[in-house]
Amino acid sequence: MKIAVGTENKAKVGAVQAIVSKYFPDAQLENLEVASDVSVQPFSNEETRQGAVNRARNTLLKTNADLAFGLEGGVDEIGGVMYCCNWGAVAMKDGTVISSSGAQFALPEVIAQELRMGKELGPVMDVYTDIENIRHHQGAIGIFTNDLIDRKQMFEHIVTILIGQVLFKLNNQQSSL
Ligand SMILES: O=P(O)(O)OP(=O)(O)OP(=O)(O)OC[C@H]1O[C@@H](n2cnc3c(O)ncnc32)[C@H](O)[C@@H]1O
Ligand SMILES: [Mg+2]
Repeated sequence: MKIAVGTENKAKVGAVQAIVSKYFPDAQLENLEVASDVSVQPFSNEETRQGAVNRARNTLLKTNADLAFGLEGGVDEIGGVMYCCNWGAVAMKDGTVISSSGAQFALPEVIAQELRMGKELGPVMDVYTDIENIRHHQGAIGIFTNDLIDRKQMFEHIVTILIGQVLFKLNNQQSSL
Protein backbone atom coordinates (compact mmCIF):
# COMPACT_ATOMS: atom_id res chain seq x y z
CA MET A 1 0.00 0.00 0.00
CA LYS A 2 1.29 3.42 -0.96
CA ILE A 3 0.41 6.53 1.07
CA ALA A 4 1.49 10.08 0.25
CA VAL A 5 1.22 13.54 1.79
CA GLY A 6 1.63 16.82 -0.07
CA THR A 7 4.07 18.80 2.06
CA GLU A 8 7.69 19.15 3.20
CA ASN A 9 6.55 20.40 6.62
CA LYS A 10 8.06 18.21 9.38
CA ALA A 11 5.08 18.50 11.76
CA LYS A 12 2.64 17.44 9.01
CA VAL A 13 4.83 14.57 7.68
CA GLY A 14 5.47 13.39 11.26
CA ALA A 15 1.74 13.32 11.98
CA VAL A 16 0.93 11.22 8.89
CA GLN A 17 3.90 8.91 9.60
CA ALA A 18 2.78 8.32 13.21
CA ILE A 19 -0.85 7.50 12.37
CA VAL A 20 -0.15 5.52 9.17
CA SER A 21 2.38 3.32 10.99
CA LYS A 22 -0.30 2.63 13.64
CA TYR A 23 -3.11 1.60 11.26
CA PHE A 24 -1.21 0.51 8.09
CA PRO A 25 2.16 -0.74 9.40
CA ASP A 26 3.18 -2.16 6.00
CA ALA A 27 2.44 1.02 4.03
CA GLN A 28 5.14 3.05 2.26
CA LEU A 29 4.92 6.80 2.95
CA GLU A 30 6.06 9.38 0.42
CA ASN A 31 6.01 13.15 0.91
CA LEU A 32 6.41 15.85 -1.69
CA GLU A 33 5.64 19.54 -2.11
CA VAL A 34 2.39 20.23 -3.99
CA ALA A 35 0.39 23.38 -4.71
CA SER A 36 -2.48 24.26 -2.39
CA ASP A 37 -3.97 26.53 -5.08
CA VAL A 38 -5.21 28.91 -2.35
CA SER A 39 -3.51 31.92 -0.68
CA VAL A 40 -0.29 31.18 1.24
CA GLN A 41 -2.24 32.42 4.26
CA PRO A 42 -5.84 31.21 3.94
CA PHE A 43 -8.28 33.57 5.66
CA SER A 44 -11.40 31.47 6.29
CA ASN A 45 -12.40 27.92 7.16
CA GLU A 46 -13.72 27.57 3.60
CA GLU A 47 -10.42 28.61 1.98
CA THR A 48 -8.38 26.47 4.40
CA ARG A 49 -10.58 23.42 3.69
CA GLN A 50 -10.18 24.06 -0.05
CA GLY A 51 -6.39 24.18 0.36
CA ALA A 52 -6.43 20.79 2.09
CA VAL A 53 -8.66 19.28 -0.64
CA ASN A 54 -6.48 20.74 -3.44
CA ARG A 55 -3.32 19.41 -1.82
CA ALA A 56 -4.86 15.93 -1.46
CA ARG A 57 -5.98 15.91 -5.13
CA ASN A 58 -2.62 17.28 -6.37
CA THR A 59 -0.77 14.67 -4.27
CA LEU A 60 -2.89 11.87 -5.76
CA LEU A 61 -2.18 13.16 -9.30
CA LYS A 62 1.58 13.29 -8.68
CA THR A 63 1.97 9.95 -6.86
CA ASN A 64 -0.98 7.71 -7.73
CA ALA A 65 -0.93 6.62 -4.07
CA ASP A 66 -3.74 4.53 -2.55
CA LEU A 67 -4.34 7.33 -0.05
CA ALA A 68 -3.14 10.91 -0.65
CA PHE A 69 -3.30 13.42 2.20
CA GLY A 70 -3.43 17.21 2.17
CA LEU A 71 -3.11 19.23 5.40
CA GLU A 72 -3.64 22.98 5.58
CA GLY A 73 -3.48 25.68 8.24
CA GLY A 74 -5.31 28.99 8.07
CA VAL A 75 -7.14 31.57 10.14
CA ASP A 76 -10.80 32.55 10.53
CA GLU A 77 -12.33 35.49 12.44
CA ILE A 78 -15.44 34.80 14.50
CA GLY A 79 -16.93 37.41 16.84
CA GLY A 80 -13.85 39.60 16.49
CA VAL A 81 -11.52 36.79 17.59
CA MET A 82 -8.99 35.37 15.13
CA TYR A 83 -8.73 31.58 15.35
CA CYS A 84 -6.04 29.43 13.76
CA CYS A 85 -8.02 26.72 11.95
CA ASN A 86 -6.73 23.43 10.60
CA TRP A 87 -8.08 21.14 7.91
CA GLY A 88 -7.13 17.85 6.30
CA ALA A 89 -8.31 15.87 3.30
CA VAL A 90 -7.63 12.43 1.89
CA ALA A 91 -8.02 11.52 -1.78
CA MET A 92 -8.62 7.86 -2.68
CA LYS A 93 -7.66 6.15 -5.94
CA ASP A 94 -11.31 6.16 -7.12
CA GLY A 95 -11.32 9.96 -6.83
CA THR A 96 -13.31 10.14 -3.57
CA VAL A 97 -12.13 13.01 -1.36
CA ILE A 98 -12.98 13.17 2.34
CA SER A 99 -12.22 16.32 4.35
CA SER A 100 -12.25 17.04 8.06
CA SER A 101 -11.35 19.94 10.31
CA GLY A 102 -9.25 19.78 13.44
CA ALA A 103 -8.52 22.04 16.36
CA GLN A 104 -9.24 25.76 16.18
CA PHE A 105 -7.66 27.98 18.82
CA ALA A 106 -7.60 31.73 19.46
CA LEU A 107 -4.59 33.79 18.46
CA PRO A 108 -3.63 36.80 20.61
CA GLU A 109 -4.80 40.15 19.20
CA VAL A 110 -1.17 41.25 18.68
CA ILE A 111 -0.73 38.33 16.22
CA ALA A 112 -4.16 38.90 14.62
CA GLN A 113 -3.21 42.52 13.82
CA GLU A 114 -0.09 41.41 11.91
CA LEU A 115 -2.13 38.92 9.86
CA ARG A 116 -4.78 41.56 9.03
CA MET A 117 -1.93 43.64 7.60
CA GLY A 118 -1.21 40.79 5.16
CA LYS A 119 1.57 38.91 6.94
CA GLU A 120 1.78 35.10 7.17
CA LEU A 121 1.39 33.32 10.52
CA GLY A 122 4.60 31.27 10.10
CA PRO A 123 7.05 34.22 9.84
CA VAL A 124 5.04 36.24 12.40
CA MET A 125 5.40 33.36 14.90
CA ASP A 126 9.17 33.14 14.22
CA VAL A 127 9.56 36.83 15.13
CA TYR A 128 7.21 36.53 18.15
CA THR A 129 9.07 33.50 19.61
CA ASP A 130 12.56 34.17 18.23
CA ILE A 131 12.55 30.51 17.09
CA GLU A 132 13.31 29.74 13.44
CA ASN A 133 10.72 27.67 11.52
CA ILE A 134 8.51 27.06 14.52
CA ARG A 135 5.82 25.89 12.09
CA HIS A 136 7.87 22.70 11.58
CA HIS A 137 7.94 22.03 15.34
CA GLN A 138 5.51 22.95 18.15
CA GLY A 139 3.87 25.63 15.99
CA ALA A 140 1.57 28.41 17.13
CA ILE A 141 -0.62 25.84 18.91
CA GLY A 142 2.34 24.77 21.08
CA ILE A 143 3.15 28.33 22.05
CA PHE A 144 -0.43 29.42 22.80
CA THR A 145 -1.34 26.25 24.73
CA ASN A 146 1.75 26.46 26.93
CA ASP A 147 3.15 23.40 25.08
CA LEU A 148 0.26 21.15 26.13
CA ILE A 149 -0.32 20.20 22.47
CA ASP A 150 2.04 20.63 19.52
CA ARG A 151 1.37 21.00 15.79
CA LYS A 152 2.21 17.34 15.02
CA GLN A 153 -0.26 16.07 17.66
CA MET A 154 -2.90 18.47 16.35
CA PHE A 155 -2.52 17.09 12.78
CA GLU A 156 -2.41 13.48 14.12
CA HIS A 157 -5.98 13.97 15.32
CA ILE A 158 -7.11 15.08 11.84
CA VAL A 159 -5.29 12.19 10.11
CA THR A 160 -6.88 9.71 12.55
CA ILE A 161 -10.36 11.07 11.75
CA LEU A 162 -9.67 10.84 8.00
CA ILE A 163 -8.37 7.25 8.18
CA GLY A 164 -11.38 6.34 10.33
CA GLN A 165 -13.71 7.81 7.71
CA VAL A 166 -11.94 5.91 4.92
CA LEU A 167 -12.30 2.65 6.88
CA PHE A 168 -15.98 3.38 7.59
CA LYS A 169 -16.59 4.04 3.90
CA LEU A 170 -14.81 0.83 2.83
CA ASN A 171 -16.71 -1.22 5.42
CA ASN A 172 -20.11 0.24 4.55
CA GLN A 173 -19.94 0.51 0.76
CA GLN A 174 -22.97 -1.76 0.29
CA SER A 175 -25.11 -0.10 2.93
CA SER A 176 -27.54 2.74 2.28
CA LEU A 177 -25.75 5.10 4.74
O1 LIG B 1 4.97 23.60 3.87
P1 LIG B 1 3.51 23.65 4.08
O2 LIG B 1 2.84 22.33 3.96
O3 LIG B 1 2.82 24.71 3.26
O4 LIG B 1 3.30 23.99 5.65
P2 LIG B 1 3.10 25.39 6.38
O5 LIG B 1 3.79 25.33 7.69
O6 LIG B 1 3.42 26.53 5.47
O7 LIG B 1 1.56 25.36 6.73
P3 LIG B 1 0.29 25.88 5.92
O8 LIG B 1 0.69 26.33 4.56
O9 LIG B 1 -0.74 24.81 6.04
O10 LIG B 1 -0.22 27.11 6.81
C1 LIG B 1 -0.58 28.36 6.27
C2 LIG B 1 0.16 29.48 6.93
O11 LIG B 1 -0.06 29.52 8.33
C3 LIG B 1 1.16 29.29 9.02
N1 LIG B 1 0.84 28.42 10.13
C4 LIG B 1 -0.22 27.63 10.24
N2 LIG B 1 -0.24 26.99 11.39
C5 LIG B 1 0.85 27.39 12.05
C6 LIG B 1 1.40 27.09 13.30
O12 LIG B 1 0.81 26.23 14.13
N3 LIG B 1 2.52 27.67 13.65
C7 LIG B 1 3.12 28.55 12.85
N4 LIG B 1 2.67 28.88 11.64
C8 LIG B 1 1.55 28.30 11.26
C9 LIG B 1 2.08 28.66 8.01
O13 LIG B 1 3.44 28.88 8.28
C10 LIG B 1 1.66 29.41 6.75
O14 LIG B 1 2.20 30.72 6.77
MG1 LIG C 1 2.49 26.79 3.50
